[in-house]
Amino acid sequence: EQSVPDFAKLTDFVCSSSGGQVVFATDDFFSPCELMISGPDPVFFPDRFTEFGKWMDGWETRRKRVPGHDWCVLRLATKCDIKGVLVDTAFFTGNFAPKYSIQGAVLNEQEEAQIPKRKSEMGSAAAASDLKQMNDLSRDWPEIVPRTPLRPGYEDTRMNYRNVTSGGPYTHIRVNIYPDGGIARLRVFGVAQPTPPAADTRLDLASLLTGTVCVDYLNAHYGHPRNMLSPGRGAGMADGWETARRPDRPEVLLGNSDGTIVVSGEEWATFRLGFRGALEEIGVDTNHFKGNYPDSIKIEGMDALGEESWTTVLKPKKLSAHKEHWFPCSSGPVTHVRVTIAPDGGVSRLRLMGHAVAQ
Ligand SMILES: NC(=O)NC(NC(N)=O)C(=O)[O-]
Repeated sequence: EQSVPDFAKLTDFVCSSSGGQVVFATDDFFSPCELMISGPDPVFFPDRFTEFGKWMDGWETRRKRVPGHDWCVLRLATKCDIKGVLVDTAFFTGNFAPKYSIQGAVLNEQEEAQIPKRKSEMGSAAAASDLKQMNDLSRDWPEIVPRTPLRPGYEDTRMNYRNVTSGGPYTHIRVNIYPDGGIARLRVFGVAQPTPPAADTRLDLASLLTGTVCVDYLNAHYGHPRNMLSPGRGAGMADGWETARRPDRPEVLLGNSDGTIVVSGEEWATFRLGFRGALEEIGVDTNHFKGNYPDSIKIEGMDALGEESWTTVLKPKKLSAHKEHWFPCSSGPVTHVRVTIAPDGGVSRLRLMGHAVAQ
């Protein structure tokens, strides 16, 4: 089995939970291309069939009986440098795509507008013209992964990692499979290259789209803290930061006179912001965390260009189950943020609304 490379810790910009999208696919016969960029790890149900064939958790085209090969065009969540990819063929054992390659592109608004807005329906005249249009547009995009063999989706061979050295920045990719077959998941790991915002623009400084990344954490047993940086609301409990229950928690919880608990223990995660900024309002969403929301949260900030010490941005605030909370705050410029929850639990999304501050 291949060991997990360092680039796999970077943000996955093709994932639909990051905002990645399928623009076009030559064929979706057995299973839609959208599943290839879905967040959760792939699963297999031996007895599940559809009217088209075996239900598979990934993108799977039909066995080709016409000339050519299958390919798709994907829009990345934001313009980014691509550092590496993972092609996971999980459970595609007799039907995995034998080889793949990837091309990259930067499309401006005009070029983006030329992209057919729906996926092709094989056989129709409109689909044939979409296919030709897409092929003309994307055929000569620079290759970032050359034609590369894939291994079948058994436990010890499914994870096909590949380093990318000339990876952009790009806004779109074209994934070619030779000649046909299935891929369970594609992950495109990279570093955001967002356009710097104007000084008066209010933006979410915690968003992965503005280049924010999780740099460290104490516990991520059920969900990684980076999930809190995704756009929109969380799809479910798996799409958030969730720690394990603290094993050292007291056997009997002690209560305050107002009925709240005496908290002991905490968990933390630190983030490097894509833009240095001043924070004005903090959003903490415990969406889906009902029996496992944290008792409270506090947030500290640090300016790597200034004092380089943690200062309080948000004093400890009580949280509730399955709820979007908004807290006003006022901070000086910060480049890093530390989120501490007590004693443990899950947070779906973090929003740090504010303004970028020039270096
Ligand atoms: N058993 C299969 O998976 N067969 C076929 N694929 C699906 N999804 O049915 C195939 O051979 O390409």
